[in-house]
Amino acid sequence: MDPRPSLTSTTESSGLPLALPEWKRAVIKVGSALVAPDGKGCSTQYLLSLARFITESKRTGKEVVLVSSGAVAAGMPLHPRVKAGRRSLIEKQALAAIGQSMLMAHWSRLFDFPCAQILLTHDDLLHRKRFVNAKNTLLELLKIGVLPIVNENDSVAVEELKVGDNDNLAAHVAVLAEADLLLIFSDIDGLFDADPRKHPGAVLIPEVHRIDEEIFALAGGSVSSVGTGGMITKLQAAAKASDRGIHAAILNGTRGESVEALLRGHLTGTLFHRTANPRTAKKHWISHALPCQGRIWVDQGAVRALSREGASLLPSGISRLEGTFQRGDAVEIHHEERGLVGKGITQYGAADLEKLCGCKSADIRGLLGYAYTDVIIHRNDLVLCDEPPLEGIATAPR
Ligand SMILES: Nc1ncnc2c1ncn2[C@@H]1O[C@H](COP(=O)(O)OP(=O)(O)O)[C@@H](O)[C@H]1O
Ligand SMILES: N[C@@H](CCC(=O)OP(=O)(O)O)C(=O)O
Repeated sequence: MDPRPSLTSTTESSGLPLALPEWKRAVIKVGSALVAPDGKGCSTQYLLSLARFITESKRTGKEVVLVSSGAVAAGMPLHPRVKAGRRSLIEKQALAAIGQSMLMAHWSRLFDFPCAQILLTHDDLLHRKRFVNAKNTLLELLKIGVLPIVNENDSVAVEELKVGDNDNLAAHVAVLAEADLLLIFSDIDGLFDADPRKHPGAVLIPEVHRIDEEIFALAGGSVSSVGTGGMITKLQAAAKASDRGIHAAILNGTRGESVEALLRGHLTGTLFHRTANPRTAKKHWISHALPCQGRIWVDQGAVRALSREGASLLPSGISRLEGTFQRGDAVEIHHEERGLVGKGITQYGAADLEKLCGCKSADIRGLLGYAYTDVIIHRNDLVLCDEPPLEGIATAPR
């Protein structure tokens, strides 16, 4: 068990801001209360300093994905009948449809680089094929310096298809984008030992090492007319992220000075330390959590390239396959004599791959009529059997 206490209260801390962990790629979540402090429309009041933080971070070579709430609030002034707090699901969906384009236009005005809209539902995160497509799009946008702005696709997602709140959505996006930091900006200074809006004496908790029941017991819901989930969903998001090797923090986006301080590496808010190394967390997920949907047999040259040169798996090294796997599924990699070599996430489904066995990457487009990537399994999506600490991947039942 982790010997550290799960939390450090301000009384135990020095009162100085914490050091923001080193990061290269962050998901920044901005709550509705920051977009629409008056409960409706889009305001620049708090977004200007957040936009400056994003711009400066990008200027110094960091990558940012923005998850922005506020579509429902943005649509409010344009819906003739709807009042805050008394909205049916259909009305909310209509508001989101009206507000989403306004939200995008609003953010875009604050940047001099292009922004791109990505709307996701729970289904997109659940189905491997769509997960991989969303991931590839995000990574491509980051590569070309565009700011992806993500929201839930509220106008098409009914309750059972929804993630439901953008805190959890942001954590999913952080995993999807392989971010190393998740910053959740709200209208509150961080996690307190009770909801400060109801308990004025509540104390801020600057650091959390383990998100356990004791921590969850501190969180209440949202009292705002536009927020969803309150502190509970923020803790769920932080727990998801820290489990996957991503540091998370809850900060007050209404305090320009706190946002500014981030650029100097100072964090005022609550920091949730990651509980796993990101590489190990991902490899663990591939080896143990993802069900294996098929097998790929590779030749000796491919085994050498994978294990000695740290290469990705190319189609030229594949001799045959088994199973009806889809793009984004996990498959085992076998060698006729050596047996199981590893496990990874395939960029091509079995139907495509049948046509690609033994071919050169340059021929993929000609053979299929399209090409997702040049590699079949990317190095980052691959775990080898003899790779510590994950020796001995369980093989799938035949
Ligand atoms: N223990 C707690 N510490 C801090 N805030 C809390 C706590 N419990 C509940 N809250 C509430 O959570 C709110 C933030 O959540 P929410 O209204 O959903 O914001 P957002 O729109 O940024 O997601 C705070 O304004 C606060 O009232
Ligand atoms: N997708 C919704 C926001 C849902 C949500 O989680 O809101 P919030 O608690 O303010 O982050 C919208 O754009 O209005």
